[in-house]
Amino acid sequence: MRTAYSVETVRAAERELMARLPEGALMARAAAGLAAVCAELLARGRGRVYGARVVLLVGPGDNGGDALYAGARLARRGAGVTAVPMDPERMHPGGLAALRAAGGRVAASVPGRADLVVDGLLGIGGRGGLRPAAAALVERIPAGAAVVAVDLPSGVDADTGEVAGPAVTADVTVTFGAYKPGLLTDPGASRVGAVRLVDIGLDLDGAAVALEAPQHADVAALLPVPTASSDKYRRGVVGVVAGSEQYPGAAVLAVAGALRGGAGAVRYVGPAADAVLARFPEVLVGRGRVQAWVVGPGLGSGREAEVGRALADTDVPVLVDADGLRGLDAGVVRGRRAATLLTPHAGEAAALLGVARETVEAGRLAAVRELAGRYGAAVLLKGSTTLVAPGGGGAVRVNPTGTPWLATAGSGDVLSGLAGALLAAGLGGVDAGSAAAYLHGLAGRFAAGGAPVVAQEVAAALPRAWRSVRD
Ligand SMILES: NC(=O)C1=CN([C@@H]2O[C@H](COP(=O)(O)OP(=O)(O)OC[C@H]3O[C@@H](n4cnc5c(N)ncnc54)[C@H](OP(=O)(O)O)[C@@H]3O)[C@@H](O)[C@H]2O)[C@@H](O)CC1
Ligand SMILES: Nc1ncnc2c1ncn2[C@@H]1O[C@H](COP(=O)(O)OP(=O)(O)O)[C@@H](O)[C@H]1O
Ligand SMILES: [K+]
Repeated sequence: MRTAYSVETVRAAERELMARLPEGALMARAAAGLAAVCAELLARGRGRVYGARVVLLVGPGDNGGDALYAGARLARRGAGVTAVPMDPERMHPGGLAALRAAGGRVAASVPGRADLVVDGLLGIGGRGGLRPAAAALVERIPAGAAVVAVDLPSGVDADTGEVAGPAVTADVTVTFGAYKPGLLTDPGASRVGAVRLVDIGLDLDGAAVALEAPQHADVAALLPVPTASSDKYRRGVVGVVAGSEQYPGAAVLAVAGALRGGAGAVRYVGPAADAVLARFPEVLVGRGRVQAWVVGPGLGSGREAEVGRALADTDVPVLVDADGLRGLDAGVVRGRRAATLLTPHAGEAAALLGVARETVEAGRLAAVRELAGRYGAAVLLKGSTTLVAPGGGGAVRVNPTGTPWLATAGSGDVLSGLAGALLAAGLGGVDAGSAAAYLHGLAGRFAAGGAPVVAQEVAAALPRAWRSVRD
C-alpha cells in the first residue's frame, strides 16, 4: 500500500523527530532532497544546472524556507536563482541568508523567463484558497518553465485534495516524510504531476493512515484463485438484478463483469434474460441461492421492491449501484449483517447526500466518508480518482489505476458485476470495491491504449488485467 497521513499526524511525527535533532536538520534534509530533484530536472531538460534560470516563489512559512535553502544549493552549482516573495517582510530568515550567501537574489516580481519554477508558497500550513498576493505570483509563472511544487502544489488542501480557486499545477511534486491525502485525491491529484517522496526520517509506524493506494501486490493478495477443492458454488455465485426493457445492456454488462470477476456462476434475475443469454449462454436465469447480489444497474424506476428484497437477505453481501441507490433506506442498510457496498458516481452520491453534484466533485473525500458513515456501509465513489471508504471509519482507499477513457456508458455496470464477484468470493466490501476498481482501471487502460473504448471491451480486457496483477 502507498499510505498517506493527515497533516496532524505528519506534524506530530515531525515534532517528535525535531526534538531529537539539531535545529534546522529536518529542513536541511528536505531542501537537499528538493534541490536534488530540481537538479535532475534541469540536467534532463537542458543538460546542466550551471547557467539555468531558477525562480523561487517564496511563501511566509517553512515551505518558503525549503525553497530558499534548495535555491541556495542550486545557486552554488551555478544556477541563476531569483526568489520572489509573497510578502517581502515574511521570508524564512535562515533560508534567505543562505540564498544570498550563495549569490541568489530577491526580486519583487516574477521574471518573464525561467527554466524552472519552485513553488514554495504554501505547504501543509496552507488554509483555504490562495490569498491574492499568492494567486498573483502563480498567475505569472512563465510558460515553458518546469514547475516543481514543494511538499504540495500551493492552493491544494493537503488533507482533502480540495482546490478553492487558483492553484499551482506542477510537473513534479517533492513531498517530505509521507504522502498527504490531497496528493492522491482529485481535484488536487490532477495538479501534482509526478510525486517524489523524500525521506526525512519521520517514523509513522503505527500512526493512523488517512488514505491508502493499493499496489499490484496488495491486489494480487486479495484476488481469489480456484484450488483443487474448488467447485462453482465455493467460488461464489453472483446474483445480478439489473436491466430493464429500456436498458437491457446494463444487465449484459454487469453479467460480463461478474463472469470476468471469477464468479463460479452468475444468476440473472430481471426482464433482460434474452439479451443476457444471447451474449452469455453460461448464465443461470431466475432466483436461487447466491453468495452475493448485485442490484441496480439499468433497473429504471419503480423497482425499489427488488432492491429491498436483496437487502433484506441480511446474511448475503449486496452491492447496490445506479438506480438501486435511489431512495436507499439508511436504516435498512445499517441493520444488515453481511457486507454492503454502495457504488455511486458523483451525481448519485450528491442525490443521496442532498447536495449539488459539484459539491461532491469538489470534496470527494469528505463526501465518501460522509456517505459511508451515514449508511454504515462500504462506499465506492466512482470518478477520476475512485475512492472506497469503510462503513466503520478508518483509512479510505484510493484507486491508482484507471483512465478518463473509462467515462463511457456502461463501464460502471461492468465494475458492479466485477465487485459483486469478489464479494461472492468472500472479500469484504472495501477489499472487493478497491480490488475491482484496480482491475477495472487497468482493463480500461489496456482496452483503450490511448483511443476510445467501449464498456464491453473493458470487460473483455479484465483477464489481461487480472494476469498482469498476479504476474
Ligand atoms: N515541520 C517540519 O518539521 C518540516 C516542515 N517542512 C516544510 O514546512 C512546511 C510547513 O511549514 P509551515 O507550517 O510554516 O506552513 P506553510 O505551509 O509554509 O504556510 C504557512 C504560512 O502561510 C500562510 N498562509 C496560510 N494559508 C494561506 C493562504 N491560503 N494564502 C496565503 N498564505 C497563507 C500563513 O500565514 P498567516 O495565516 O499566518 O498569515 C503561514 O505563515 C511543510 O509543508 C514543508 O514544506 C520541511 O522543511 C520538513 C520539516
Ligand atoms: N474522468 C474519469 N477518469 C477516470 N475514470 C472515470 C472518469 N469518469 C468516470 N470514470 C470511471 O468510469 C466508470 C463510469 O461509471 P458510471 O458513471 O457508473 O457509468 P455508467 O453508469 O454509464 O456505467 C466508473 O468506473 C468511473 O470511475
Ligand atoms: K508548495
